[in-house]
Amino acid sequence: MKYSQQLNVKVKDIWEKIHQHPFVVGLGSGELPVESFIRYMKQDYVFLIDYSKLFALGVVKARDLDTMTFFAKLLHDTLNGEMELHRTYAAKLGITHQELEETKPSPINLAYTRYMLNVAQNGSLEELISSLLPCMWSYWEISKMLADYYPNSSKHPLYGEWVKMYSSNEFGSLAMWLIDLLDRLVEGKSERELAILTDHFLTTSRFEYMFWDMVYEGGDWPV
Ligand SMILES: Cc1ncc(C[n+]2csc(CCO)c2C)c(N)n1
Repeated sequence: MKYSQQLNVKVKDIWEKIHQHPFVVGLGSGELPVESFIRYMKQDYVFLIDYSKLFALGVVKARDLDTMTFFAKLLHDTLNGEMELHRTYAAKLGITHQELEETKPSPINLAYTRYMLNVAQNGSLEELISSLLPCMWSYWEISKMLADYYPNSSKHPLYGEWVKMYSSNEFGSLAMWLIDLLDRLVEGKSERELAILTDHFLTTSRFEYMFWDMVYEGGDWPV
């Protein structure tokens, strides 16, 4: 079994919980309260500012031009594609660019991005990929689940654009490229080395769940 398939088996329960989370279900059914969506947009925008830097570190750690080019494309697409979706939503929801950029990350948001940035700065290229992959792969799985269970979700007047963006083939192929790269990079690695990568993958999958929960419930600093 490929390493990525082993990861997929190990993470099943966590991702299943994400698919059942009321925020994700609400995006599909269209019944998500708009206050939760506004909180998500703001928190996710500052999340993406830090997440983009992981791609920049991917360029630094890459060992060949193809991988460098791929990470550079991801960096460009996130800053100009995915974050543009957030800027467009912000305009629709009456949030200024300044308010969006100056959002204070919640404790979960900060813990999640700091975990990945620490791995990216101090670990290997394989560690960087295994820690950032759940973010991309889990969104792709969510979009497939929404297409299956909520076929009208892409037509919703507010949440439809979100569903359309993440279910695009472009996003799917970016996730697949990374999965494939990780499978190539782990060839010949020892069980001990693989266990470290698996641990990063499971940790950031848990952070993905906690991020959904935080934007649904609030999850701000207690004091
Ligand atoms: C908390 C959180 N997790 C995952 C994503 C999704 N995502 C982030 S970067 C990227 C790929 C290239 O832009 C994708 C699919 C998000 N937006 N916010």
